[in-house]
Amino acid sequence: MTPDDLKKLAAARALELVRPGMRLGLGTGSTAKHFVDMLGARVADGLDVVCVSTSEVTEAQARALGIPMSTLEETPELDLTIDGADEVDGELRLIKGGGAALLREKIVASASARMVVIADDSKLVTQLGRFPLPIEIVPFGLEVTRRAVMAAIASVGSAGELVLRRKADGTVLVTDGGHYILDAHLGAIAQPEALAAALARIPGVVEHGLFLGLATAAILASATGLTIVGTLD
Ligand SMILES: O=C[C@H](O)[C@H](O)[C@H](O)COP(=O)(O)O
Repeated sequence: MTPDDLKKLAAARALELVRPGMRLGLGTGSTAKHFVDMLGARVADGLDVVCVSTSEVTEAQARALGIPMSTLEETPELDLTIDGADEVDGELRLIKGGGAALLREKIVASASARMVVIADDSKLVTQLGRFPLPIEIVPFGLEVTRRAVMAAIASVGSAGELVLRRKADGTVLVTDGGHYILDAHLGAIAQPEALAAALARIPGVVEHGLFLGLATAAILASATGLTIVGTLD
């Protein structure tokens, strides 16, 4: 089974959670893309749902599939969000933002009664931080913010390099919200809650990729089957 097959398995299990009339949050990334494809097929067969997307890419995909789309202004309370993750630990703490969508993903997740993560089981970790932590910042005052982020990281006993995210062509990546991303290569995050709190105090930080207390379950696919962390219903 390829990693892509595993992503599809997790997405298919998540699709079973969808009921007619639900208000759904649609995640971003290669795993969420499979879920949106599968949802599109169900909508084509007559399933009635309304969805809010977490990125321009997902919005375009969903619209092309004919999925009824809404906004958080029209639909500020969602029943269920299905999204991928870069890392998941046993307490359902996540790192997200590898696809630069962390800000909208966190807003949509916070508006959802349930957030279910779908991933292949390589994303399950005992300690967060091997995946570089994305930190979304405003472009103004970049150097001031960079130094403050370094100090915040040191204040919780972590250390590592901060890298301004660039696109393949070398230009600085700009998020859907018009911001930059600093990727913090920490190796391990011993105190996710303390780091999240320290980052949130920095004026130039818009959001960070630590999702704490948001996911209600994770569906993790491996060649031997599905592992469920948390509660699906
Ligand atoms: O910003 C992107 C998101 O947080 C993605 O959900 C995350 O990077 C996982 O993506 P993938 O399913 O492609 O591994």
